[in-house]
Amino acid sequence: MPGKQPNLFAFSDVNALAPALRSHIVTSQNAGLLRHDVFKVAVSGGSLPKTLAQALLAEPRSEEDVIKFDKWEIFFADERAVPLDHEDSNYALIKKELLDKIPASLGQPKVYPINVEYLNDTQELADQYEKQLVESFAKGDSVRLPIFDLLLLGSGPDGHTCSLFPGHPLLRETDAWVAPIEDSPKPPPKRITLTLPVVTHAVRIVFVATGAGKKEIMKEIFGAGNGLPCALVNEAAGDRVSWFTDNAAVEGVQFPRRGFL
Ligand SMILES: O=C(O)[C@H](O)[C@@H](O)[C@H](O)[C@H](O)COP(=O)(O)O
Repeated sequence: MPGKQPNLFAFSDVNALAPALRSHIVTSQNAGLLRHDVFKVAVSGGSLPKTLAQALLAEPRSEEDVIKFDKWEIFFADERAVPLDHEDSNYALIKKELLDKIPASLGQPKVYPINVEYLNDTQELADQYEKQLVESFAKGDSVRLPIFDLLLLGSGPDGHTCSLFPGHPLLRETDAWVAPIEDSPKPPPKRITLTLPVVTHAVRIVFVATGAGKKEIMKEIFGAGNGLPCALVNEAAGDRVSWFTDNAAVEGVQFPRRGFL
């Protein structure tokens, strides 16, 4: 369906990608601030936090380009069931790569880590995280799904995103906002993740995928799709999805709608 296809922006390398990613995030931030005076984002782990830091910690080019971190609320698109200072923790990763490097003058985001009291019970860990989302997004009203202003995601070489893995029954979850997974094929096995309906309900969704290691799966995601989690997001969210890649990751990929920045 033309016009409903995801956008794909390909760059020579991460250095060229970062400023464009920043512009996209700033546009989303400014729209979020206009809408509700806050910017609600969810982030993944992997290589994303490092790229985000490169994009967001650069000097603003204009007043509209300022990152208003004090208005940001950062949630985790997925998180591993480990302590917050563990080497596998996505919180620890974003803290080290980005949060600790934000100059005091820019203010600090409000960050929503998992509650480590529940590490031994992943269902409870997910339920408690969902409770935090309900408090933040629903504010006493009944809402079917939270609407993030922006999701910042990666794609695994198997086509997974968040902790939604190919062929996993979790892809069929329709009720929960946050779900546990105990058998993640990528270690560590115990995690929590936003569910597919929450991901596809966001105002905007960004994937950052770089390196030749993503080439084959990108062909599949933008080709047959094959029910891969990233393809399901593309299909459900259409042009609300934007892919930021380097050329190596999209070599040979046939994409319907290529954006130019
Ligand atoms: O917890 C995780 O496993 C990550 O959040 C995961 O979803 C990541 O985003 C992808 O695996 C892409 O990773 P890279 O960016 O490192 O390729």
